[in-house]
Amino acid sequence: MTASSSLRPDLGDVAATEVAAEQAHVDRVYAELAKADARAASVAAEGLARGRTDRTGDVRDEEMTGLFERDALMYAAARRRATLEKQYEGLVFGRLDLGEEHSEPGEREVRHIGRLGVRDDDYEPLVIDWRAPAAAAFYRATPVEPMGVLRRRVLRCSGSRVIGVEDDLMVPEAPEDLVVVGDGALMAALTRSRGRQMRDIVATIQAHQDAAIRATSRGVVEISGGPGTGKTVVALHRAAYLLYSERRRFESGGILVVGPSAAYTAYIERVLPSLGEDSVALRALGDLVDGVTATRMDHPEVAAVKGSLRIRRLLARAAGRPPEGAPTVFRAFIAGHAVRLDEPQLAGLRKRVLRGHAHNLATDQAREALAQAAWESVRLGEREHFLDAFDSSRDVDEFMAAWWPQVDPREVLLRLVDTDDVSRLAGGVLTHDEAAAVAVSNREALEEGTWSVADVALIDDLAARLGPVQEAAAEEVGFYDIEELDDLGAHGVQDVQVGGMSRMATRSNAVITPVDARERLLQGRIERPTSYAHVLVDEAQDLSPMQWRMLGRRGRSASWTVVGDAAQASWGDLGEALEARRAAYGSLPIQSFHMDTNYRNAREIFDYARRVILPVVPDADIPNAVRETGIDPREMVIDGSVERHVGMALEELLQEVDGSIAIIPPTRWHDRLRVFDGAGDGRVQVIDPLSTKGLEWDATIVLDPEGIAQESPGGARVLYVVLTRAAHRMSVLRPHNPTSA
Ligand SMILES: Nc1ncnc2c1ncn2[C@@H]1O[C@H](COP(=O)(O)OP(=O)(O)OP(=O)(O)O)[C@@H](O)[C@H]1O
Repeated sequence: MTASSSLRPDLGDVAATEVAAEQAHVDRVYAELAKADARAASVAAEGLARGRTDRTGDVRDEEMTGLFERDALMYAAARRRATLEKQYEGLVFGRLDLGEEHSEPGEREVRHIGRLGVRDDDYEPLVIDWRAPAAAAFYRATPVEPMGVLRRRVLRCSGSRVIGVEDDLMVPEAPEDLVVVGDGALMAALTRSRGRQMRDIVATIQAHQDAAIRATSRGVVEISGGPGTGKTVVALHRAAYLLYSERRRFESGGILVVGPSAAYTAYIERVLPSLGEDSVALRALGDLVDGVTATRMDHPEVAAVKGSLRIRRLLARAAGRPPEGAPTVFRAFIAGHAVRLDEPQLAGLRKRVLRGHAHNLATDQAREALAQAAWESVRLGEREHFLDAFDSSRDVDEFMAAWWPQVDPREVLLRLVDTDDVSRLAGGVLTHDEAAAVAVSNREALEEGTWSVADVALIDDLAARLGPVQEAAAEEVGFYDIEELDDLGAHGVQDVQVGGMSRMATRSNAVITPVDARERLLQGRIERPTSYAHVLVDEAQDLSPMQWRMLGRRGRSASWTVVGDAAQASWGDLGEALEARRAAYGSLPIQSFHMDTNYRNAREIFDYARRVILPVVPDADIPNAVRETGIDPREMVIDGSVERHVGMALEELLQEVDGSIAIIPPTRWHDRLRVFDGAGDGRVQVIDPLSTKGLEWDATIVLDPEGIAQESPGGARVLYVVLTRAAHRMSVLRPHNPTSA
């Protein structure tokens, strides 16, 4: 129940009095934090030692420890407050007035709720952390189930200044002395303009959202719902909640938040710090493997091949074959005997060793297997003597360096540049066209020097098969610093042409030239996957099976929060992805939450989007948009210069909204419209359709919707994503003749 200002003619004064009262409390909170700041600084300066030895002074050892602990907490709070104050909205944002059953007769308990907990000198709470159980009623109380709450108040603050209050009454009649002001905090929050980054919703979390935020920290929590239903923001608040409720477990074990793109991570990166938490790893899917950064998107058909589990057969075989340039015959003179092992024998040895070991961890086993085979081929003289000689043979050392070098998973992938080779290795699990797609894509990577986002999961799979590159051995076979070799020929290095690229080969091992593109691809070191205590995945509907496997390696002992909406998927085979997702969870129990209110789009905008998706995905999860503007999206057929029409539409929107605006054209027009990027003092962004996932703006210009649907295999689903990004205004421009525009 929301109080309406029209009920109270004297509201101006009443509101002012209420604001002043809240300001007095907020001032106390800030004063307490300032005191804590100073106290903690002086305790730190004096040190604990004084507290232990000073028996004549005013502080006893145990008191000092207690004081120190308390002040350490307060100091941390004060430091967080300083950051919060600088960058974010108020530290104190809520108040609960509870009925008499919560306190002494004739008194009423008041609880202030904030981004962190603050106590006064007597340890009485001045502000309760929003995540504490005592704050739960702030989010859960409803007029139907008031949980003892009479009035819930949201304080609107600018830094430490209270600028307004919004009250909701939880009981039919307010007690005489309990005034009720404002128009409701939620609508105020939804109506305001959006910046370039997502904001926290800590003051206006709704009861059904709170249930997902505070759900058990064990097992899997899946959150589904249509566009704009707060899935992302709820999941981020959940991460902050988990850190609060089990700080030791989640801070030391780590929380990983994974989103679709770098644009997405940039968009959400302020939410957790604004809640006082900055110990969470935010990663885009292209950044999940340490040592590799990928932002390039493959053509969706290629991404589908790379994302499907079928590709694992290819990767298994690629990882198991001899490294590039490995010798095919072993010849050496050992203990007076000429030893020779031919190709099939070596292949047999390799196969045997790899059956039980990862390549990079099996150098010793490979050497042992070679020694055994060498002895078997000779069987003359004393075995021990032969094996000793084998061990100290330089020929053997040289052979091993070439036959069993440490292998970087990226190099294995980059060898897959020839369609026939890929096809043969894949052994029938890929069609000829699919094999060609993989080969072409790798050739492109070598030309451009960039990995695609889908490649990252393949590198991770190969890294898991090969095992981590061992440092010392890696150095031995590392890349030459070409500058230091003035005579390459003298070192047995020669220039060869492979697949149109300049590369270097040594006698024993192919060594890569410092051709920029290839070097860039191999820069950095692939690290072992970090393991996390919690993995939070947003836009989960878009993860390929291979990407789920990649996440699974990072969440083997994790609990999960997984967020998505199938109707927004750009991935074709959801069945296989779902299986891979379940495999990543292991045997953990799953708890599901469904969000059904769209808080982002004005109803008029969402209605437009709904009309696009329902014919294509009749069972799309359609939420209820709660806010109306009375203004329909503007639709125009345009003729002539696209730039001019986009410019005109932009002019209008710049007048109409205060915040951010996106221009979303089909990818092929992106470059032509780049001139608008950063216009309107940085308010305008030109962005391609797939990169809009998870983001939102005050207004959008959607150019050529049919073109957007046609260019992606997700088709109408991707267009649906694009059409649900605007909060307040949307202009849709349709070129009269798209091909000639
Ligand atoms: N309780 C709330 N109070 C204020 N704003 C809210 C609330 N819940 C959601 N919002 C706002 O609604 C918008 C949409 O939220 P969010 O991006 O999390 O939705 P989503 O379900 O992840 O959307 P999509 O699937 O379309 O990416 C954001 O601006 C968010 O801050």
